[in-house]
Amino acid sequence: MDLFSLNDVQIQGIASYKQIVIEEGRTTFICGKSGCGKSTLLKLLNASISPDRGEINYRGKPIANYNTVLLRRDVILLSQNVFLFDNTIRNNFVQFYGYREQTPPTDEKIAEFLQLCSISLSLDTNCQELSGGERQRVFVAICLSFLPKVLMLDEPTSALDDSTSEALIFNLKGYCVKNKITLIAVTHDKLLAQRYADTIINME
Ligand SMILES: Nc1ncnc2c1ncn2[C@@H]1O[C@H](COP(=O)(O)OP(=O)(O)OP(=O)(O)O)[C@@H](O)[C@H]1O
Repeated sequence: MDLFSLNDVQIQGIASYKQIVIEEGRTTFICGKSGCGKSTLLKLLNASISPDRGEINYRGKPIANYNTVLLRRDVILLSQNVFLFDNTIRNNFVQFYGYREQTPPTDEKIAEFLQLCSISLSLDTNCQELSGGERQRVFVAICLSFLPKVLMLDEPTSALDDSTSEALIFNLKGYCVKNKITLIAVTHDKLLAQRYADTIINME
């Protein structure tokens, strides 16, 4: 089933997309040179921005018809600059769950999500002390724990060395397949895309 479809979409002076289809339950990687509109495409898919022209459908209905707060719970976008509170890893989980009025996972569960994202730090570590790549992966762990329908990652491996990149994408893909999460990732790493994508959208 088509999860997203775009037809003749244009954002004045920024980017245009003739026809793009993203299928449900698959891993789609978006590649293309700098400035071609990859990050903008992700923002369109969770309605962070709206097009000036054209049609974007989510599950066969215009995305503009969805309640954006609910849509963004289904379709999580992780941009390159993630936001974490100046607090411990555990308390970041607690705060994000608090916003959703949900009970946070147990320490054991949090540790599992961190492990999945190649983070082997104590839950008491303050997020201010983390590197850029670690912060991004802690945020991925929080987002994954919410079990979204769609997880969109903007250059998830740009701050990581090759083996950590490989481990992260391997684990993420496995988790998403198992939990029927549609994974969409923007990357400049063509090898990683070839290895893990079910579909590659090349915007060159
Ligand atoms: N808010 C904005 N206002 C004006 N122009 C913008 C805005 N956001 C992005 N652009 C421009 O739109 C184009 C597409 O940007 P986008 O960030 O989607 O590209 P990208 O393919 O993700 O690039 P990169 O690979 O460098 O991250 C670029 O030319 C960028 O300079």
